[in-house]
Amino acid sequence: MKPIEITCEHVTKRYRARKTEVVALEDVTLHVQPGEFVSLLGPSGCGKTTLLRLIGGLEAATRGSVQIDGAEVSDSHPELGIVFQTDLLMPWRTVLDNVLLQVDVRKTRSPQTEQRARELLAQVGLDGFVDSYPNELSGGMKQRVGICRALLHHPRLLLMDEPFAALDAMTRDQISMDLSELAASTGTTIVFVTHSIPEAVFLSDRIYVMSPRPGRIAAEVEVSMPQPRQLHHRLDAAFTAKVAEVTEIFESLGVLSGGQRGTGNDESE
Ligand SMILES: Nc1ncnc2c1ncn2[C@@H]1O[C@H](COP(=O)(O)OP(=O)(O)OP(=O)(O)O)[C@@H](O)[C@H]1O
Repeated sequence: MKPIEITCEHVTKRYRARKTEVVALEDVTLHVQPGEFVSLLGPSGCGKTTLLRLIGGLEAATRGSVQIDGAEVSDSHPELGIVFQTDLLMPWRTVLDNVLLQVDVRKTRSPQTEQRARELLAQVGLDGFVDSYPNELSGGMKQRVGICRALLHHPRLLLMDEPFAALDAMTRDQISMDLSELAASTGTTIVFVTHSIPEAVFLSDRIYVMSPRPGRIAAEVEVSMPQPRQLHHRLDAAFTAKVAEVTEIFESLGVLSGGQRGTGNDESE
């Protein structure tokens, strides 16, 4: 199945909250190629989640155009997978049954869908946990289950909103590698929201750097290291140079200053 292509042209989003108006996004133009892994990177409140929601058809732009495969987005796309910051697993369902949640809702469970769920779980190292319940899993394992659930239907587009924010650094490293492998093997278009410079550089083919509110695209940075990425890539000069390049962009925007230069390995960035 062909991955999805995304085009946003001159997108502005305003919210009206208690008589005041918040301009969350202003004149955002971007393009995501089919099968690309693109990160939206920026400080808190710059409109990353808003942009993701517009692309997913969960909200409408105030002005401008959001297109998927050349057609204006008007509703939530059926071939869309979404992964949020916190896993939304059902505690009373096993790992396998959580991955198969949508299938059960649609009453379309079959040996094929079960097989697909088991294969995805095996790909992220959870083959020994298919019959476990969420309370028996670590945070990272739960997040992996959420990713498998989002990928079950071979989505042509995967939207991820800071999916690893609640995880410890080591789990985050491992799950980032898992995601990089899954992305390379499925070829799905992925739009990934993060405020971590090293995470964006590690995972992405391209990064859209966003400025503080109102959110605008401040820069577009290509990351041409081969996919899938392995942890040792973080020791490469190319990785460190890219982290420095993006850090400098944030410094020039006044987002980072004095002594906060990215090392490429600091999760607090
Ligand atoms: N439903 C809403 N009503 C009013 N204002 C909103 C709404 N949703 C978002 N905003 C405002 O729009 C701006 C952008 O919010 P958004 O959540 O997109 O930022 P973000 O970059 O994802 O932030 P974070 O990294 O903290 O999650 C913020 O100022 C926020 O307060």
